[in-house]
Amino acid sequence: MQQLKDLPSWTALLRHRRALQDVSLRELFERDPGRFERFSANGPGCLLDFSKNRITHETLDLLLALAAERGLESRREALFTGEIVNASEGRPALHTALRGPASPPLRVAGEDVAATVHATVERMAALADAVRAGERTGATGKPVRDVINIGIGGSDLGPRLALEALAPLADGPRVHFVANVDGVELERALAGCDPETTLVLVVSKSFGTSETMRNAAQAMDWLRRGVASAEAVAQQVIPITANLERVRALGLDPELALPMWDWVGGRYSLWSAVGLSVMLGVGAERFRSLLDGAHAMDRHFREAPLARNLPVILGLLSVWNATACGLRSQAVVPYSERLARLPGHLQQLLMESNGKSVTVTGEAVTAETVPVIWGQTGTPSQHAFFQALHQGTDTVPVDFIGVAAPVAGECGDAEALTANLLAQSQALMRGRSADEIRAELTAAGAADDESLDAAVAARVCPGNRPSNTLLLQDLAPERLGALIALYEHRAFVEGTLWGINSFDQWGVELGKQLAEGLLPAVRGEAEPPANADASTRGLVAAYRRWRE
Ligand SMILES: O=P(O)(O)OC[C@H]1O[C@H](O)[C@H](O)[C@@H](O)[C@@H]1O
Repeated sequence: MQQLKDLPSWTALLRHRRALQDVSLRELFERDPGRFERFSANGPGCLLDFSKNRITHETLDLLLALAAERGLESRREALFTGEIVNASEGRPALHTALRGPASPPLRVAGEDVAATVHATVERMAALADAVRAGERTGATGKPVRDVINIGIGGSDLGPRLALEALAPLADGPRVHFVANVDGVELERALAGCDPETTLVLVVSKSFGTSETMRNAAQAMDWLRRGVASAEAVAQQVIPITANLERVRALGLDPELALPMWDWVGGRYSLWSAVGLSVMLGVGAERFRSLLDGAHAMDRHFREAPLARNLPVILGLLSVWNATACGLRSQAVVPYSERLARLPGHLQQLLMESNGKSVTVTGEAVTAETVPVIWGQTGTPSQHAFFQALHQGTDTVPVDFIGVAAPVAGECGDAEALTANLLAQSQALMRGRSADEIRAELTAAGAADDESLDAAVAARVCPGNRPSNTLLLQDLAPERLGALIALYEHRAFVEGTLWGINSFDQWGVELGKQLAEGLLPAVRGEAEPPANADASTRGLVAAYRRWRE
């Protein structure tokens, strides 16, 4: 695989970046009154303003040339048509099929994936409808009032985000999420639930993730104590997995299991049976709307011209900022408390997908790949880390996410929220110069002496700091689906440019293996493994002393 940095358009892009170095965003806006029209584009139910990036039309042309050199359009077709885009695991990545139409068929290795997917959604809907109507009861005949979703990573973050975002529409049983193995979430969930009226979803593609299996065992014990028989327990536990053998081994009923498939990665799996908790919470119809929204974004990604294509633009700008301009961290700031889980979901989506150091063919990658993704909701983050965004020594590109129509039932001040969003992106772009501050301070009566210089210096905001603003029409399920799918495809675009495999996650395995090896020593049942280093041994010993 040719390295990104060896492509002819990369050299041209770097030359262009140097030429642009001394031009500020403020100047770019002053020069071009049509900048917003030029650098904004519409997607399904959303508008992306990317004009506050340090780019000109030439930047965009060069980035598009780079995408062409990387064969982005044919890679995109390969993604949608089920080719093996996950080379290290020899699999396609068909999350788009999870929200695609039932026909025409989509054949992968002899199987009609579209038909399989639709049959599963039907099964999910039948179960969700019956639970929500009180027809599918617990083992003792009482209707289900609570659902506990036990899963971690992709088996947790997407559904958790979706249900928080759609909470005003939730009219089914209460849904609790349990991911961590420290027991806090599980205890909190169990404290409010009655074993006779609780359905437990054990969500794990592998059905081997230790945190999930431990939490599931605890929850099953709790059910057993409450409803007495093992058969009853099995009736109240729905496994969602690609590994039915392990379901059987745990004494659970494979007939009740809903499938996952090896052609869907965990972080892309919200749209599969992994989303059952969402469907139970808001109903099958709204879950289908979520799928429809994601599908609308899929079509936009597949069909819109690249220069007006939201995932393409976001992906190219990310490569521009992170790799060409060396900005190694990016913030995501949604202006809606309902999207509080979005930064966490995007951390997994983008950092697990593109946190890679080798190309798809195994050479060390010479381009810097995924930057650190982090964030929190506005406005609270304005009173926390925004100081560093405005005046810190690092430039951090920000994705601002706004929602035009507040979700029904909310009583907040939507306009105040939006004014804050717009103000922050404007402040990052424009900054405040020494001359402007000096004029303000002297007009307010400050003496023009040495202390004024220090007062001015402390107040200068350099500006010229890039951001995107994504404005969603509202937070209806369709919009949420489109938003999440937008970032999924952005990950794909970035990964394609960097020349890496966005669909594996081998790096996660090492820690898992070491944890299993260390567990007996941490429990005080054995010495640390022979290959444990001095630091690890010292920490195990200190931990044991305090546990005794
Ligand atoms: O669904 P599971 O098999 O339990 O996996 C849960 C999560 O853990 C893994 O370690 C991966 O890093 C994630 O991509 C995955 O979503």
